[in-house]
Amino acid sequence: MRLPGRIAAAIEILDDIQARHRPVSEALRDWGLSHRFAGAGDRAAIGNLVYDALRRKLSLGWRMGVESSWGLAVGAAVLEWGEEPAALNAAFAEDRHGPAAISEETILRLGEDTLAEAPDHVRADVPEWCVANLRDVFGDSWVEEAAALGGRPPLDIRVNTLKGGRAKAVSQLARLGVEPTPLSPVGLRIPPAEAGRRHPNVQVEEAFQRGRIEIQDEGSQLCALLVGAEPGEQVLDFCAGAGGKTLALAAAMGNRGQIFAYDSDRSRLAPIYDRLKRADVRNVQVRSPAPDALEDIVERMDRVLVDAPCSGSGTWRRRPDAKWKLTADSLARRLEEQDTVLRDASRFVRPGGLLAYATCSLFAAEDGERVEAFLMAHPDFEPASMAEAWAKALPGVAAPAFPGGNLLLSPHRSGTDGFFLALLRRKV
Ligand SMILES: C[S@@+](CC[C@H](N)C(=O)[O-])C[C@H]1O[C@@H](n2cnc3c(N)ncnc32)[C@H](O)[C@@H]1O
Repeated sequence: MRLPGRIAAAIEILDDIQARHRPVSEALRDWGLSHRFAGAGDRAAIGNLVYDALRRKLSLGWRMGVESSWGLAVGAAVLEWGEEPAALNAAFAEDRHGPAAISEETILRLGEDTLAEAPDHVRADVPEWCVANLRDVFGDSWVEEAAALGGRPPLDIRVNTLKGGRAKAVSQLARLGVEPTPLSPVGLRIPPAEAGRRHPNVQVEEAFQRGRIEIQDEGSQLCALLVGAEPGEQVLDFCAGAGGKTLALAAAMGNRGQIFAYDSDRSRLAPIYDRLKRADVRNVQVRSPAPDALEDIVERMDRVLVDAPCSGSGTWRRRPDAKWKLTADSLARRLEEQDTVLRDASRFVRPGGLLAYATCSLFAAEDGERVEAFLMAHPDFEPASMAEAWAKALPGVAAPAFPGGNLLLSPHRSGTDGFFLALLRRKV
């Protein structure tokens, strides 16, 4: 397929997503199944157009002056990929699968800086109702922060130090263009792919198959390191999910001590077994959900990590459809769940032990406000120093500012996904 056909396919898929409220990955997969002639390069380019269009849905629509799927896909080709409108029109005219031409009026509009006149939420590419949530956290820089959530993400990798160091992994993966991440001492990064290119499929690499590396955003790696788990300690990962942070904790503990990996959702926990095996992790007990699943460890844990269910607003670069699906009602439900998990998980912390609360959201309501509400209701807990935790876990790495004493990472600030982490100590 040539570019006009790829853009036409992206328009069809964006229409499908819009009409049937479908997840992007499902719409792309179904399109692939019904267009088997399309090769890997076609699928990569079409997928990128669809994701780029969704990441910057409002600003592309504004700059094109048309909010239709045509406007978004053609807008992504021109404004994100750098295609010339006149050259695109010539290619569209020669291709019977090509989309409708770009009008003279739109071409003139594209030559002007119309975005400067757009409302803030359009420049930021976020739903209007989310504005207060972002402004509360970032003040005057909220538009820049939100706009950075509309960029393409890098592919980040965590080196499993149970199976070797970062230098070895760099040499094994050199042909993929990996570079060390700036903050995490165990991170590697493949920069964002350009235009129609995709990241390499890291999961087919021998290093991945043999458990020497995991795919994990640098922000997530930092959160796991800042929990500060040490060899020999007793640690509960209360919202373990598929085990991304469990694996990182196990590596930080050198496979010594004990991690309990729990999640209230059995199906989310399911992949953890294979991942533990592949990574050669031997200090994790998986506890499936059951009424008394954790009763034997009440008040016994040195550290409890609550990687809470959240809106995922910090990961909008990777899941742009989630940005447009989020509603005020679903956010309100998340806040209730966050209060519940924090309260329930806190029972397991021993006196003097640490409770770490993490989200991949940038909304104050899900982050600092939940911590404040918890501290109000639990006077036996107090904030623990993030600056000290950083200095210990990441010696030699310049510490960022810690707003309200907590860690706040974002694509704009740290080049990572958005993450929040608060550390609380149970008083003795
Ligand atoms: C952000 S995800 C965890 C991701 C995981 N820690 C990782 O690093 O891959 C949040 C998890 O919290 C779990 N969860 C939600 N409510 C819970 C509850 N009341 N108790 C325990 N886990 C809960 C969800 O099933 C989900 O897997």
